[in-house]
Amino acid sequence: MSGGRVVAGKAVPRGRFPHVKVAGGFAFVSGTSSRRPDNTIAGAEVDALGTTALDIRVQARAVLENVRDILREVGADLRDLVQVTTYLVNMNDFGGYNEVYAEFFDEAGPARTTVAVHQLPHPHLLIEIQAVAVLPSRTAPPSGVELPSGAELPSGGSHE
Ligand SMILES: O=C(O)C/C=C/C(=O)C(=O)O
Repeated sequence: MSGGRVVAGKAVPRGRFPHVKVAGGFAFVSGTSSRRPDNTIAGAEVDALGTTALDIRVQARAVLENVRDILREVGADLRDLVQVTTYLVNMNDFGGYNEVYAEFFDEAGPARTTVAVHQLPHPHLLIEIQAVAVLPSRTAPPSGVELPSGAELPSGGSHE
């Protein structure tokens, strides 16, 4: 597994870049939002009058689930994350975001940085996350078993 991957079934990147890039034993996940494959945004509801309701908790949960799905495509999972950078458009959302984050991680989780930015690439987005994971090491074959040349072992570890 190497190089960049655009993951089927996830919101198509709105530029010439992959969802995830594998290099040097790491998976680098591009900035990910709560955008769905149909380009609607989880945690953004617009009513008939055009009134917009944005929900940081719904968005944060959907972003982390999207990051998880992208990692699974390269044989990793949220538990393999070592670094997370979160971009919020409003630090008043820090509490709601932090609450949802704690559903996924504790102090044994990835190093994290959270910053506020002026804008994200859609006016309804409140949060975007970019992350780095270490790819799980491949399991060694049982002693005495030789693999045919070029054969690859599956990634080790079970996945949620
Ligand atoms: O794809 C999205 O919905 C949000 C993220 C976009 C980027 O980080 C980008 O276009 O570079």
